[in-house]
Amino acid sequence: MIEATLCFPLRDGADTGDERAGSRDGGTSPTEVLLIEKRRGLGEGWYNGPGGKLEDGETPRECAIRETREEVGLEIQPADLEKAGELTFLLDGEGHTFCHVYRTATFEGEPRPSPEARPEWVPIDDVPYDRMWDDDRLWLPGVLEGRTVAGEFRFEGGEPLDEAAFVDHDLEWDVEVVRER
Ligand SMILES: Nc1nc2c([nH]c(=O)n2[C@H]2C[C@H](O)[C@@H](COP(=O)(O)OP(=O)(O)OP(=O)(O)O)O2)c(=O)[nH]1
Repeated sequence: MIEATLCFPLRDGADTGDERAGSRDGGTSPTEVLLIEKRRGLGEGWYNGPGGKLEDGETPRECAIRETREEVGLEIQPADLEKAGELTFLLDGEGHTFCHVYRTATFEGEPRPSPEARPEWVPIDDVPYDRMWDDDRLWLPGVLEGRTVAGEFRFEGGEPLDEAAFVDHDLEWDVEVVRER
């Protein structure tokens, strides 16, 4: 099975460019998520979080940090990455991809585009699910609310996965995320 990661950087959109924003009451829960419009590979043309496949010898956490740096130029410290979920994608009854999902509200740098990705801050309550993988609307809202999830998503119709049909799923919320390394 392919092992992959996704990372969802979060911010309070009201803080953008406003030096005084720190003094506002409350405002601690993030309102925006950094998505990418994927420019090539699996899911090309769709929105997703930064992420990709693990390289040899890499932990999932290292992969999420590397992919976020490569795709959008943000720097994340390992301790600031919060494990949010584990998703298994099956294609025609066989395990295809196991995906570790992370989120973080702490990072350095400004998003910049790369050959793989065009980054865009998007309001958490206005995520473009109609331009994403079909299963994302089932689990991403909870992940953006701070919950943890374990999911299994079944696709049928052969490779590539992004052209197969999403047929059904199982989801469990507020789980202990198990495969952390
Ligand atoms: N949001 C979401 N992401 C998914 C789903 N299925 C799935 O593989 N992904 C993610 C996992 C990975 O982060 C990404 C695929 O890996 P990738 O970006 O490295 O794939 P690629 O074919 O472009 O790889 P490469 O040639 O650049 O190495 O897509 C899904 O249903 N929803």
